[in-house]
Amino acid sequence: MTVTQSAPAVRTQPGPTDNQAVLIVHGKDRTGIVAAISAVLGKHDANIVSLDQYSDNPHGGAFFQRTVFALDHLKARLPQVELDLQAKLAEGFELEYTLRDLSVPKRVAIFASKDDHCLLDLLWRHRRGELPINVSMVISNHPDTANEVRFFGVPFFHVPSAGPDKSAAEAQHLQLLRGNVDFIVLARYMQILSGDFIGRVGVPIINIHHSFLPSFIGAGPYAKAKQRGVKLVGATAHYVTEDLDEGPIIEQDVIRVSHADTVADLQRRGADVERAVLSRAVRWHSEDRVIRHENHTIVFAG
Ligand SMILES: Nc1nc2c(c(=O)[nH]1)N[C@@H](CN(C=O)c1ccc(C(=O)N[C@@H](CCC(=O)O)C(=O)O)cc1)CN2
Repeated sequence: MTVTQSAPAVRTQPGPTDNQAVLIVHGKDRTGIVAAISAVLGKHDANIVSLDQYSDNPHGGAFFQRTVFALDHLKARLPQVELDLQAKLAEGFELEYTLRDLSVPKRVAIFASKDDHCLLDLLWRHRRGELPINVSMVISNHPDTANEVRFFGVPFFHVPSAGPDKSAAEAQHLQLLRGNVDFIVLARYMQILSGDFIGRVGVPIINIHHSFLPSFIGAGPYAKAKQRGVKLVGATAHYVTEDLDEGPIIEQDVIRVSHADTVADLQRRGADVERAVLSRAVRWHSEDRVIRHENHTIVFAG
């Protein structure tokens, strides 16, 4: 049972998701789950506005459901909805859930390095209202984008890479984060995170890898692609695990290239794909559309 509550957003006008909540349920499949969830919501006169459900085996396996519902006076009534949901799920179900007020955006910290196209794209889309997030800070091991980031009104922190000994730099990151974020985005951040950091930070980390994984894991994928003579290059957004570029994939895309493209051409053309793939992954994660299961994801894309 987890209830994720982000920092309250400052809002002046009712938004499209005011008085709406998202309920994610997943676990051991059996008959009666959809009915049980619907019964709890119906008891509270909550109106289901969207419902996505998937079972990975018709004969019994894993169950996944995303439900968005509208409920007047949501903030005051959500705690009782949750208590009734807990009681219902205790009746012979083996399920986990998260329940979140959609009017409270998730807080995100963005890590960046020298290549800033993904970082600036996220900040630009956020300013246009395309991403339901609250950007708490940007941390970069390069100082170059400080002015641009501050132009977007986002705190910027420069934490230089400390070479082979990453522990000091990672300790600085943890100090800056201080548990004030709901997830982290690596926007072409070019430092390998230690398993200790990943464990201690305790929130999901999304990375954009500049290749169509599992091809070309690690550094320099465009040079590797050119060397291999590929006809497609791509990008992959995935959750970060200790195993480099091996985490559960959230979103991918590709673009056609030719023999005449130089590595610089591949980097330039691939950057468009990176930006699109990362922004979709960040939006879907922010809207609780992605459920991690073993080493893959169920994505109820919207
Ligand atoms: N634990 C993880 N850390 C990171 C992941 C991950 O999946 N698990 N993804 C990378 C991003 N990345 C490719 O997308 C990547 C970044 C950095 C390197 C690398 O070899 N870095 C060197 C230093 C390079 C430099 O200083 O320019 C290193 O860290 O020793 C490979 C792949 C982000 N982190």
